[in-house]
Amino acid sequence: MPTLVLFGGGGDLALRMLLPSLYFLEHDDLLPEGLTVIAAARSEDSRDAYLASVREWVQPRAEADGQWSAKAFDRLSKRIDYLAMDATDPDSLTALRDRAGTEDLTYFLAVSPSLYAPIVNALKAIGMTGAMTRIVLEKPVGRDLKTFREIDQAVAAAFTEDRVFRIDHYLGKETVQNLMALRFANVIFEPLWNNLSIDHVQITVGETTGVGDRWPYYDEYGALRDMLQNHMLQLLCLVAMEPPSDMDPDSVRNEKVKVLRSLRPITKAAAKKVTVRGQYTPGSVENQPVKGYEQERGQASDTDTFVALRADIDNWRWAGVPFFMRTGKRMPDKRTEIVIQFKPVPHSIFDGDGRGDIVANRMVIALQPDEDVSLSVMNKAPGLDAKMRLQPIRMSLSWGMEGKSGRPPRRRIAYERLLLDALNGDSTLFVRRDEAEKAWEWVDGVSAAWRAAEMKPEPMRREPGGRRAPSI
Ligand SMILES: NC(=O)C1=CN([C@@H]2O[C@H](COP(=O)(O)OP(=O)(O)OC[C@H]3O[C@@H](n4cnc5c(N)ncnc54)[C@H](OP(=O)(O)O)[C@@H]3O)[C@@H](O)[C@H]2O)C=CC1
Ligand SMILES: O=C1O[C@H](COP(=O)(O)O)[C@@H](O)[C@H](O)[C@H]1O
Repeated sequence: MPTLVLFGGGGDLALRMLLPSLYFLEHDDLLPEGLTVIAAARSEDSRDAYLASVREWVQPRAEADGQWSAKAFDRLSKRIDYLAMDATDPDSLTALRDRAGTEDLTYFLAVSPSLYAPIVNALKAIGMTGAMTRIVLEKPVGRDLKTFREIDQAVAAAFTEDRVFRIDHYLGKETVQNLMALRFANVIFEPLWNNLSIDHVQITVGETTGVGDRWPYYDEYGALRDMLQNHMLQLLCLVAMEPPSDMDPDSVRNEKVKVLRSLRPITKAAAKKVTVRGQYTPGSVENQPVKGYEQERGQASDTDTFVALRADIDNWRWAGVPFFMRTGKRMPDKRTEIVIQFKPVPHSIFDGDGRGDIVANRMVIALQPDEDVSLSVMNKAPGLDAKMRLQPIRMSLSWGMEGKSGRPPRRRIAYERLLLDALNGDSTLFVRRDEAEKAWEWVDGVSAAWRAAEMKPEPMRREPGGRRAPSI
């Protein structure tokens, strides 16, 4: 019978994301038959105490979605066990081996990346990494290429690559997968999807929250390593990749890695021109004062909480098309979107009296706060004017996303899809070793360029009328 072992089962990621995801899958009868979940952490909790804290996290979230069912929670509870252990210590891990055996095991490492290698080594030492086991690694794997390789070496000594699932939860988001459907299941976009028709691409992930208690982790990473190395480069790959020959995991990942290989390195000479680093300062959110990053951190810090840069993909399809990427904490709006800005028409037949202004087409793939894909096109404004008047209209391409009730289906947590895929051994939506390496290599280059150009994060202040965001 399959077993999912959640190392770090009592942590923030597990309680906030993974257990609610398992609950929703249970609610919808989607969990594999006979699945057992073993949560492992150091705290000496009893199973009952652990289940009580799981319920505290799951119930409000399920109620908010109108999906709470005590029966479904009861079914999930029956699958769950809790084991207190130091997972880096082989002796402590033997209790897990006694409980779960050595086969049909999926390990999910929801712990600090510094524990990945020690836990893998301990599992290997007690014979728990055989051919019937898999491992799921949360991002970030490492802090740079060197530390990625150190962790990877330990992982590769215990698990073959087909049994390693590197999570990037953005790949589990419905709209991100829809991007592939849009590009490759329609004939109308692909002929335009290149530097002849596209002016530029913008990828934005703006968060209103600050770093808060996560600063011990964040201070080592910053926005560049926390968001851009993984989520944003994955989005860039899905926008820019060539059509894969099929949906086989390696076909898709081969195409993504080609994009990463084509990214132009950012040099010291280019750094000030094509990148911006920022850090939020004290301000207010909804009229409540909030701390700046340094006040949360308790001392001065050179960590970027905002990064914007222009990436260039040096290949035939994208030569000359800038990909503008920006992400930040404590931004005025929570907004995650990809904008495909098309070029203007080559010649306007409507000009003459200023009423025929043509706005270039734009596709907006919105991920948050709402999921939507829309295309702006020009059409004629209705009326009998002597001269034709034009107006831009926004066409939603998400009409088919409504469920049978006519309302959009519940927005699933990205981890629901990814947990199911990992349990079923489907790695299409996970990051392969060479992808992660190439992403780290490029991001290490950005970081080295910043150091060489002595670029520190600019303080970012919210001023009347909005944030003074540094621009490229
Ligand atoms: N939180 C988030 O939103 C996100 C987190 N991540 C990544 O997920 C991972 C986990 O993050 P997060 O949940 O925030 O971390 P937390 O610090 O909240 O939780 C860590 C968990 O690991 C357990 N743990 C620590 N040491 C050991 C050990 N030696 N043996 C067994 N268990 C141990 C802790 O148990 P105990 O408390 O009992 O010591 C705790 O349950 C990290 O890699 C992080 O980067 C990625 C994306 C988002
Ligand atoms: O991985 C991470 O992602 C979250 C943002 O995720 P989203 O799904 O809410 O967009 C980010 O807040 C966090 O810093 C980062 O580690």
